[in-house]
Amino acid sequence: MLSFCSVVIPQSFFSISLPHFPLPTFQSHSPPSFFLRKSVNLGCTRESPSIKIHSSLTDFSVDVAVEEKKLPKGETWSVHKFGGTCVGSSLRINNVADVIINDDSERKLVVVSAMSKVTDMMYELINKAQSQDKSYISALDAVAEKHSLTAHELFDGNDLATFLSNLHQDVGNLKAMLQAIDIAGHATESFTDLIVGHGELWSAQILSYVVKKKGTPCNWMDTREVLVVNPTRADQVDPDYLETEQRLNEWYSLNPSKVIIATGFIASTPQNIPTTLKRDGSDFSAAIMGALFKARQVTIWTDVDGVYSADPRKVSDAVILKTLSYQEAWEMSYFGANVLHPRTISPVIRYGIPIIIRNIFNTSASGTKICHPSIIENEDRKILTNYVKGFTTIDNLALINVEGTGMAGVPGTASTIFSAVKEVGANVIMISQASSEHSVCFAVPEKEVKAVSEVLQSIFHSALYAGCLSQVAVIPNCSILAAVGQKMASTPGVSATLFNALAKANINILAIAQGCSEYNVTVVLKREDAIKALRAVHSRFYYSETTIAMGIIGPGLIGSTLLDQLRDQASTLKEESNIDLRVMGIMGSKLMLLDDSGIDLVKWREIREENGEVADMEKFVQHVHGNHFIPNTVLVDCTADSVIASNYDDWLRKGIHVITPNKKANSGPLNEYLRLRALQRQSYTHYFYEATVGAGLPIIGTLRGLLETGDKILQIEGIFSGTLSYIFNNFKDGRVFSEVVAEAKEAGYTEPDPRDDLSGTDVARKVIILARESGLKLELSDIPVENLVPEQLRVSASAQEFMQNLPKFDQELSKKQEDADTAGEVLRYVGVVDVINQKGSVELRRYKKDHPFAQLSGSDNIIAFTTRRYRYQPLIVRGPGAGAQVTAGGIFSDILRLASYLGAPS
Ligand SMILES: NC(=O)C1=CN([C@@H]2O[C@H](COP(=O)(O)OP(=O)(O)OC[C@H]3O[C@@H](n4cnc5c(N)ncnc54)[C@H](OP(=O)(O)O)[C@@H]3O)[C@@H](O)[C@H]2O)C=CC1
Ligand SMILES: N[C@@H](CC=O)C(=O)O
Ligand code: NA
Repeated sequence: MLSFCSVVIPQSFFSISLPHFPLPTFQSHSPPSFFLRKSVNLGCTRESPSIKIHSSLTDFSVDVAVEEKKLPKGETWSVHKFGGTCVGSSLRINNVADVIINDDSERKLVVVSAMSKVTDMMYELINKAQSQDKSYISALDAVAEKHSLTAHELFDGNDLATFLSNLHQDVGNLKAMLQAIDIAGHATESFTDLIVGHGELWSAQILSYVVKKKGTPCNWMDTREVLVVNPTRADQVDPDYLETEQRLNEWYSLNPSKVIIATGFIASTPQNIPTTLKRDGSDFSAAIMGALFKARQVTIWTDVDGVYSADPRKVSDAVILKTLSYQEAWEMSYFGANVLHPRTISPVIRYGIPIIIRNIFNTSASGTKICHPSIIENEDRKILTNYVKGFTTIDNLALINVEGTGMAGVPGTASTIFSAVKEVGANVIMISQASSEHSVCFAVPEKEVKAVSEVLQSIFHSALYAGCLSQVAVIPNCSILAAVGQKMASTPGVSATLFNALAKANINILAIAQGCSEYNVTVVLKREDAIKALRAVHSRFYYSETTIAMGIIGPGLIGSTLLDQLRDQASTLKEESNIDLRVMGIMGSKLMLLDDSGIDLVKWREIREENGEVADMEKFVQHVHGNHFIPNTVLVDCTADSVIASNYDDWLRKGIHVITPNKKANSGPLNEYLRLRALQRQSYTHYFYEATVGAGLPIIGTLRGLLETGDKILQIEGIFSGTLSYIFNNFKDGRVFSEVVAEAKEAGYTEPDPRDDLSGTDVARKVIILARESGLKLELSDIPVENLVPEQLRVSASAQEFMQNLPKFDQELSKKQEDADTAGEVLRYVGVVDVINQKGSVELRRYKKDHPFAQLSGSDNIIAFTTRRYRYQPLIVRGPGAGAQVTAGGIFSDILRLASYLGAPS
C-alpha cells in the first residue's frame, strides 16, 4: 500500500518529524527527522520501496510515500459490484470506470461480471462441444472478437497489446478444452466452471485498463487465486473465510493497490480447482469481499433505481424504497421481488455492512439502502413508522388441504405429511394449521402438486378409508401475496388494515400464515385475484388516507376553471398537506375522459379531444369509484342538471362523497332533499354544496356555524344573485338593460340559461336552500317570485334566442329604473328567508341610495343574518357572489374540507 503525507515546513524550522505516520517499510525504525536546508521530496513507489529524495528549490514541502503491504481493512474501503449489463459495451465500461473514479472512498474494491450475454455464450460453447457441433470454434471466435473490439475501443499501446496477448492465449486454451469436450462428448462441472469463468477474467482486465487509462492506478484480481469455497449441496457453495483471508493477504502483499478490480462469480476449491459461486454469483462475490475488507458499504449497480414497494409492472404506483432492513430484503427476495438473494447478502449482514442497490443508468437516483434496522431508525424515522414496506406475489401454486378429525392430538401426522412431500422432492412454500388440528394446508409449486397429492393419497389410503381423514384436497391455481415490513406482524392494526383492504376489494383469502418473525404476513388467494389484491393492499399502505379519486362532471365554465385550479395547486397540496387529488374522470354531456391513475390536468382538453369516449354515467362512476384502490372517491357535479343531481342519493349510498355548486338537488322536491340530508347525517359520506349560495362566499358554512353553536335564525335577507346584482349595479346612467344582461353573461355570472337568473328562479333556489338549512320545510313553489323575463320570451326555445330578442323589451325595465332614480332610490333584487313566519320571498325592491344594499358593485352578493345573537346588528357577508374563479374556488375549498374530514393535516 502507498500512503502519502505532505508536510509544509516553515522556513524557520530546521527539522521536521512525522510522528503519526505508520512506516512498516520505512528505512528508519523510529520516526524520521531530517535536517533541512532546502525543501525535499521523499517518495517511495511500489517498484522501489525505499525512500527517494528529490530536491526542490522553490518550496518547502516534504512528500513521503510509504508502502504498506499488509491488507488494510475497514471504513476506508468501499465495494462496488457491476453486473453484466453495466459492462455490456465500451461506452458502458467507460461509465463504470467514471463511477469508480468518482467514488471518493480512499480504497475501492470492484467486483465485475462478464459483459452481458457472454456467460450464456460460454455455456453455449460447451453445449455445442458436448454435442459435437463444430460451430463452437466460430462461436468462440465471436466471443474473442467481442472482447478484442471492446478493448480496441477503450485503450491502446502496451495495455492493449498485453490484453490481446492474454486474450489470444486464453482463446487457444479454451479451444483445446472445447476440443477435449468434443472428443469426450461430456463436460465435467469443473471444466464447465473453468470455461464460463473466462467472461469475468476478460471484463475485469478490460475495466482495470480503462480505470488506469483515466489516471487512477489499479490492479485486477483473478478471484480464483484468493476466494476458496466448499460445495455444500447442489448449486450452493460456502466460502472458507480463513483460507480466503490468508490468500487475500498474500495476494495483496504482492499487488498492493488502492483500487482493485476483481472478477465476480468465480472462485476455487481448496484443491485449487476452478469453480463458481453459482446463482447470483457476482453479488455473492461482492458480499464476501465486503465482509473480508470490512468495507463501509457494498454498492450493487443494476439497471433499476432500487427495490420497489411492489412489482411496478403490476402496480403502477409502486415506489422505490429508500431503505430496507436485511430481514425485509430477505423476505422480499424470498417472495419473488427483484432483491438480492438472501444467501448472497449473508456475509455482509454479519458485519452490519450496508448494501446499496443503485441504477448505473440513472446515477442521480440514490437507490435502496439495505442495512441494519438501527441505521434505518437513525436515518429515516418516517419510513420506520410505515410498518409495511413491500408486497410481493408468487404465482403458479397449489394449495393442499389434509383434513379430518383423526388428526387432532395424534403426534406424527405433520411429520408423515411433510416426509412424504420431501420424498417426492417438492418444495413447501407456506404451511398453515389451525389449532383445532383438524386440517393442515400448505402451498407447493403447481408443477409439483400432482406428485404430492398422489403420495399423500397413497400414504393416507387407510386413514381416508377408515374416515379418520376426510380428504386430501388440491386447490389449484393459487397465488401467494406476502406483505413484508419491519415488525408489521407485531404492531396492532397492521394485519387488520391488510385484511380490510382485501375485504374491501372483495377478495377471498384461502389460507393465512404469519410466523413469529414479525416481518411477514402471507395469504393464499386464487390466482385470478392476485394482481387486484396486490394493488388493493399496496394502495392501502402507500396512498395517504387523503388520496382522493375525483370525477368531475360538467367541465363547462365552472368545471374547467376548477380543473385549472386543481392543476395549479396539486403539487403544493401533495407536498405541504399530504393531500393527493387524482382526477380519474371528466364527463360532459357528450364526451368523457377516463384514466387509471389520474388525468394530466395540463392537457386534459387535448386528450379528451383525441381519446374522449361517449359519455356513459354508469361506466364513469364505476371507473372513478370502482376500478382502483384509492381510499376515497368524490364526484363533483359542475352541471346545472337535475338528472345528474338525482344520482346523489345513489352515490352517497355507495360511499361516494358528493360536492356541487348545482342547486337542483337542494332546491328540488322537499322529500328528496330531506332524504339526502338524512342519508348524509347517518353515514360518514360527505355532501358539501357551499358554492350553491353566494358562490365562494362562506354562506352555508356561516349559517351552519350559527345553528350548530345554538344560535337561532330570525331572518336572512340579501342580494343572492351575482347576475342581478351586476345588472342593477350597472343599469344606470341611461344604459340599456339587455346590454348589461349580455355583459353579465359574458362575465360568467349567469346560469347556463340567463332566464334562470332574470326569472328569479336562481334566487328562489338559494332562498329555498337557506330556508331548508334553517329548518323550514318549504317547496320552491312556496316562494313568491317577481319574474323579470318578459312574458313573450319565457317560452323561447333557447337561451341564445332569448338573448337575441331581449332588446325588444328594454323599455319596460328602463321605466322602473328611471322612476326609482327620480325618487332618489335604486332597484335591487332581493331574497328573504323569514324564519319566524316560515316563509320566503323574492322580489325587486327599491332602496334609498345610502342603504347598504345600494353600495354594492360588480357581482357582489350581500347577505344579512338576523339571529338571536345578531339581533340588532345583523351578521353580514358581502363580496363577489358569481364568476368562474370565485365559484371554482368555493368548490375547491369544499374538496379540501372533505380532505380534512378524511384526516388531512390542518
Ligand atoms: N357561474 C357562476 O358564477 C356560478 C355557477 N354555479 C353553478 O355552477 C354550475 C355550472 O355552471 P357553468 O359552469 O356556468 O355552466 P356551463 O354551461 O358553462 O357548464 C355546464 C357543464 O355541464 C355539462 N353538462 C350539462 N348536462 C350534463 C349532463 N347531463 N351530463 C354531463 N355533463 C353535463 C355541460 O357539458 P357540455 O358542454 O358537454 O354540454 C357543461 O360542461 C351550475 O349549476 C351553476 O348554477 C354556482 C355558483 C356560481
Ligand atoms: N347565476 C348565479 C350564479 C351563482 O349562483 C348568480 O348570478 O348568482
Ligand atoms: Na357560498
